[in-house]
Amino acid sequence: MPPIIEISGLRKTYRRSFRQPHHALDGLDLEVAAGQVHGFLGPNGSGKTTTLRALLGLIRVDGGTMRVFGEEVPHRLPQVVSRIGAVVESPQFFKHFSGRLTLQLLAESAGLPKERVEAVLEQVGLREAAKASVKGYSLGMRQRLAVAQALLKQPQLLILDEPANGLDPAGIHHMRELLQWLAHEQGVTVVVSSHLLSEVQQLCDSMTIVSRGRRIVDGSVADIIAGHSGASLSVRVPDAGALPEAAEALKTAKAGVGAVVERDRLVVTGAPEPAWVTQTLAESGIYLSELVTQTKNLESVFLELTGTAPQPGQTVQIGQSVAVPQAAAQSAPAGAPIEAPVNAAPESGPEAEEAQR
Ligand SMILES: Nc1ncnc2c1ncn2[C@@H]1O[C@H](COP(=O)(O)OP(=O)(O)OP(=O)(O)O)[C@@H](O)[C@H]1O
Repeated sequence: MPPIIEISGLRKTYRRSFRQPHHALDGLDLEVAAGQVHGFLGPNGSGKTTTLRALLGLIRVDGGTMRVFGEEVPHRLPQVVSRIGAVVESPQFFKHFSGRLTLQLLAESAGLPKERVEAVLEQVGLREAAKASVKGYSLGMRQRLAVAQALLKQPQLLILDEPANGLDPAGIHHMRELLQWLAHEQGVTVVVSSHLLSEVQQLCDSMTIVSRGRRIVDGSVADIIAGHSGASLSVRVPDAGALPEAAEALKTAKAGVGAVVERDRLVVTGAPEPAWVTQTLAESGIYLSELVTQTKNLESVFLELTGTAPQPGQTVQIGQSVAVPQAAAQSAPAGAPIEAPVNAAPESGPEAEEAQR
């Protein structure tokens, strides 16, 4: 089955008065397979919203191709728009209307049956609050209402920019269950951009990580994390004074093994397996008191891949990445571009205006 979303080489440059043009999308590629929850991740200013807005025909791009359901967009958007539900802008509502009335009016104008309103109110958990006017809604309730609007027409593709925005932990849990149910039970393809990495790890089947307007890596969430785990080992010995000797023993025993003393422990990378460490140290007369495999989570993989991990004495600016470690570049899937801009200048600003062409 062809991908539901196919984006190739997407470019968008914002031209700003008295400033350098800003390449928000610099040849971005994105593919989303059917019936999955796909996470779209990247540091602030990396081009996620710009991509989603371009896909929905809200802004024009300077180059590249986009297809949704096999149709080229924005040119063929009218042919597919009825199959797409999206929340990418801050949702605006008539604040004196109730949640139910808001949805009823929308359903009526789209020729949808009244029952859909009650169904989506139930799905997003707003049934109890449906009578209240929107002006009394919290940020999380407005977010639920926006998702309800997007679900009204029973879309086959649901695109949500930061769906967890404003939701409390119970709301996040509920939204996760809803999105997974839509994808896995109803066959809806769900794309979510998010900053909540632990949430993406729990919610998504696959993901694309972008940085500075380009794709860095994509694939299943499990594969991406596993592919970058590079299992480091934390080793402790009864006498911390023996750690330098232990580090030396490991490094000389095998090329490519790294061993760094960190206070009262040794961090070992590149070892073939934990048993090799135990055996090599024992052969040098050093016996372990602790050996722990340190697995990575999505957050550490994200920080590594986007080059946004905190560096001592340095603050990473919006839109700025630092050098991506060589190890990260090597472990990315073939074909995935790794960009490693060193000391790149900050390149974004909230005051920037879009060039209308
Ligand atoms: N209308 C605009 N005019 C000029 N520059 C813009 C405009 N919209 C976005 N940009 C710039 O384009 C870059 C990408 O912005 P975008 O909103 O797509 O990033 P994002 O990945 O969604 O960020 P965030 O995670 O903070 O929402 C940023 O540097 C931003 O400042």
